[in-house]
Amino acid sequence: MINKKVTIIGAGNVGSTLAYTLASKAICSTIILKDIRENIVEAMSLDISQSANAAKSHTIVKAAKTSKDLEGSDIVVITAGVPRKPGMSRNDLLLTNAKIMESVILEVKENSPDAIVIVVSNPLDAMVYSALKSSGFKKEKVIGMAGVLDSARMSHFILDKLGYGAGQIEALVMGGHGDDMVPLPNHSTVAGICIDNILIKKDIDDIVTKTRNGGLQIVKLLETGSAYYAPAHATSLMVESILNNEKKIYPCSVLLEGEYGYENIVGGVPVMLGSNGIEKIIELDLTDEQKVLFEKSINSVKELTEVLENNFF
Ligand SMILES: NC(=O)c1ccc[n+]([C@@H]2O[C@H](COP(=O)([O-])OP(=O)(O)OC[C@H]3O[C@@H](n4cnc5c(N)ncnc54)[C@H](O)[C@@H]3O)[C@@H](O)[C@H]2O)c1
Ligand SMILES: O=C(O)C[C@H](O)C(=O)O
Repeated sequence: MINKKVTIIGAGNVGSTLAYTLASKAICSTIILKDIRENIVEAMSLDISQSANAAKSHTIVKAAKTSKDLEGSDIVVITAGVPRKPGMSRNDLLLTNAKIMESVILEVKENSPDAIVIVVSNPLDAMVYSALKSSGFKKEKVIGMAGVLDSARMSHFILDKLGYGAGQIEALVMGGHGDDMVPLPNHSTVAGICIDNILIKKDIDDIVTKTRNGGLQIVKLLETGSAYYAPAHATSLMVESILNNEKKIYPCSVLLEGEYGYENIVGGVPVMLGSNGIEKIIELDLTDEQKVLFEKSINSVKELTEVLENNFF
């Protein structure tokens, strides 16, 4: 995309992989990478720019020298924050990452107040809430990435179970990006065929459990941090839909104001992403059982946002 600028704050595993993905596919004209680790961000920017040149992509990649370099960003992706390690839950990152989020989002507000913000840092839904409250930005402009990742994981586990259907699987996960996220088998298909028709209940239950534990599985194996290839790719799809005004539907973490019966709470639901950010929130008919699971997941997010209210706002 010509004349489109994406700034990524936090040039760690997810941020740098996202920059590499966007630059390789020439999704925008400029990428600014910002991090408190100055040498690392300089090295990442050089390496990714050189990779873009190898790919004959027109995307220019630069390290931010000052906050002024954020000016004029169409999208700011926030990947700054600490990842969890084995033995930790995402929620254990709450206060550490909320402090980082507060300083970063105020920097965005001061230097690029018209940008659409995509939040990636964990615990995701609480960080979206924190970004919204600290910035005062409109809810349409602050969007959390998790549902696209969780749905991709569910697709992976469906494929793993079936052994066929690669590239034809669509899965859907809603709710908070926590241990009680809500995978929706009745909205998950292979070539349009609902998985209820081709898998037995025991196998579907297993897919649901593995999807919920998908992040943890990788944390345990990596030992040093968390997943980044799938998170970065998932984020790049959201960036693409916004910059190209594609109006694609993706499950994203957004502030609910009446939708699904919830007020002033953040949760993952299907939304339409276009040049205005969140252009529509889609309200699915959930089964009674799914409504209960969604409520449980939303209540877990609420516990975290109450802690934030008591400590920050
Ligand atoms: N939403 C999701 O689905 C999802 C998926 C993967 C990771 N995450 C989360 O994303 C975050 C980043 O993960 P990662 O694997 O890239 O971690 P990482 O440690 O590799 O990178 C984080 C980067 O943030 C930087 N940073 C810290 N404070 C900063 C600040 N004030 N300004 C600028 N940069 C700052 C660090 O220097 C580091 O380079 C974590 O919180 C992780 O839990 C979320
Ligand atoms: O699991 C994590 O801590 C990182 C991320 O939320 C993920 O799901 O991969």
